[in-house]
Amino acid sequence: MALLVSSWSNSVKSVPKDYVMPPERRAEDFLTVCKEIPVINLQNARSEIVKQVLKACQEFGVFQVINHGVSARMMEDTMALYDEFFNLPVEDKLGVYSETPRRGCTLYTSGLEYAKEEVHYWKDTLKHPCHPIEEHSPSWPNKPTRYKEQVGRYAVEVRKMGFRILDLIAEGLGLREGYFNEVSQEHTMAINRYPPCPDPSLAMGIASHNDPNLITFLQQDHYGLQIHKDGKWMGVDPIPNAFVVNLGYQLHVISNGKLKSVEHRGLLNSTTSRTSIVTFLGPNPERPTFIEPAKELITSTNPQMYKSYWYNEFIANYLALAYSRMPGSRVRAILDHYRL
Ligand SMILES: O=C(O)CCC(=O)C(=O)O
Ligand SMILES: [Fe+2]
Repeated sequence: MALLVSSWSNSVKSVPKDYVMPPERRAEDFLTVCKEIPVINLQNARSEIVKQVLKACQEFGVFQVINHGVSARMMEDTMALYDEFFNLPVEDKLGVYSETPRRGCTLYTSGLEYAKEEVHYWKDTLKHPCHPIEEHSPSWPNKPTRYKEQVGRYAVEVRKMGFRILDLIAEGLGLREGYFNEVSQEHTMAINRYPPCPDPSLAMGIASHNDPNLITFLQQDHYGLQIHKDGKWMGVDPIPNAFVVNLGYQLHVISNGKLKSVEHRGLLNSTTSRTSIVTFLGPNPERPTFIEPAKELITSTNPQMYKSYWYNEFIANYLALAYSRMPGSRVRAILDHYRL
């Protein structure tokens, strides 16, 4: 527990040595919030949003949604709940704490394997499976006492929004409704807490990566998320009550490279704790799921770009590469493995 950044960060005046990133992994450009990242109003006419979603997925691999059906109240209450959770006394969080993430509910710090890391990330994460709720909620935190009820309702609403967005993507690609159902059964939440850092230019919140799953929905309270596009890092505007939608590797492969998966990272600031509530939808890694480019998208002018594979094998390869690469090269590294 002593390892949690949130348990000691307010008592340090400088960044401890084992949190100082090598220069090439530090952030240089903090301030550029990119207004071009599309913001899509899901209350607009369906034909219009299908087009906007498709274009955003092709050009950016990321977009924000507003008027998405998850109420502002629900989003604010859930964010407030997580603020309370991370401020709880240490003994109230012991039950879910683990030195490395495990399946089920875990509160851990930094990256995937603290003990093996040369430098650590300035972040604590609470992570747990969500679906089916009755099966998983017994393992969720008991405090704050409203946790299970509040997060249970949040998970249902975000999942509903997620399936709606996946159907918009399917329609844009010319695939049938429900096309992504089977590859989006696994529903996990990760809540990242980045305490204020005495020198954000030296440390990092989360290393640059692409999400390995199908699609991700992120709620954030403050600036810190950046995406990598055309050789540049661009900041994602923290629009109140919007969700950031970003595409994982599986959407890239299933769309036969038509849609982009986006590389992203999380920066720190020196004044406020930042929290991101992240919902991942993807194939269940514990059940054999076969992934392949959609047959409907393969033509003589658009030949199959990737081999088919088992998802759990992909995840094993992804984890082997995780954190071992420099920004920009990881996307190619894992996809090269499957390219035809
Ligand atoms: O906190 C953020 O903004 C990014 C989090 C993220 O990319 C992740 O949890 O996969
Ligand atoms: Fe991510």
